Amino acid sequence: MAKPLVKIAGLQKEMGHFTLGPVQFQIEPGSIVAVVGPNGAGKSSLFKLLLHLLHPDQGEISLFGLHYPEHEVVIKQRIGYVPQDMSGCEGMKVQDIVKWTKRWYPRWQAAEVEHWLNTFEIAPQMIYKNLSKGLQRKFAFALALGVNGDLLLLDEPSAGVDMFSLPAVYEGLVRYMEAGQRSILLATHQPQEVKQLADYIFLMSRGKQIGVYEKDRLLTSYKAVWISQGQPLPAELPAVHKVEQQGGLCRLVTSDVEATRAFLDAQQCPIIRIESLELEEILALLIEGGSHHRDRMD
Ligand SMILES: Nc1ncnc2c1ncn2[C@@H]1O[C@H](COP(=O)(O)OP(=O)(O)OP(=O)(O)O)[C@@H](O)[C@H]1O
Repeated sequence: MAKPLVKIAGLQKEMGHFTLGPVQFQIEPGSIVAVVGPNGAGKSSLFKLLLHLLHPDQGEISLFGLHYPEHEVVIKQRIGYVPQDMSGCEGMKVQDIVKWTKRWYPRWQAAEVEHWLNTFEIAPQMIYKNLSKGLQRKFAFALALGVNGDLLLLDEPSAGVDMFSLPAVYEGLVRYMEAGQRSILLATHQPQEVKQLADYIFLMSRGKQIGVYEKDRLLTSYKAVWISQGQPLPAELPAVHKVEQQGGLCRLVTSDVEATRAFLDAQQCPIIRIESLELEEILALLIEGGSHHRDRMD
């Protein structure tokens, strides 16, 4: 089995009234992990811990088998990062930020950055603070790909990016992964992004890790099962997390469609239809239910 690119064990950080963790997970090479959770869940803080911009109170972080602080430079040389904001370079020209950034990264790919600046129509002589919010995001994305590293940490990379440019951004990420043995950790509020890109979902809420889930497994095991409303139902329905009455029918939301189907068959309760669920509904259920649901990978 390949060594994990990222390994986090027992990670905790207190920040005023907010406590992050404990967090425990690992990322194998070749996977895209979406970090998902409500506002204030701790996604950006987790990224800052991974970049040693925040320091943990407890626990361990290893990246590429290396540790902070002793390997800080070599670790960071292998990470492309899109932060929520690039403070500190407001008055600088795009071309000067590129020149300044590339000095830190031995595997820098100038052609890649040029490609993205052209694609996004970002002129090298523009002043950073005069770029629109969306263009600032696109510029950060171009720089992160220029690093040509083994890990991309993308903190809401598409926030403010227009819908016409998103296919190019996603294509860029897919191309990045084609080199193999690389991974992406992507904090996002966009369900479409999770659906299209993620292999795994790291779900968190209020600083707590809810779980790590294989996206496709969530989508195949969580279903809505419709039965007739007149049917008497037992108090405990296996794997069913929500029961709703709608227009003479009963909608059962299950995390294990096969178990629910077998149970209803045994009760001689006919199933009218089975429907897929939107990922948003599944993730909301997992957040409401805390950590007791099945299908966790952590
Ligand atoms: N330096 C800090 N000192 C104290 N509290 C902080 C600090 N940075 C962040 N926090 C708090 O930590 C919590 C998590 O914030 P964080 O930005 O990590 O969440 P997030 O999941 O990225 O949110 P969003 O989806 O809104 O971007 C928030 O309650 C925030 O106020």
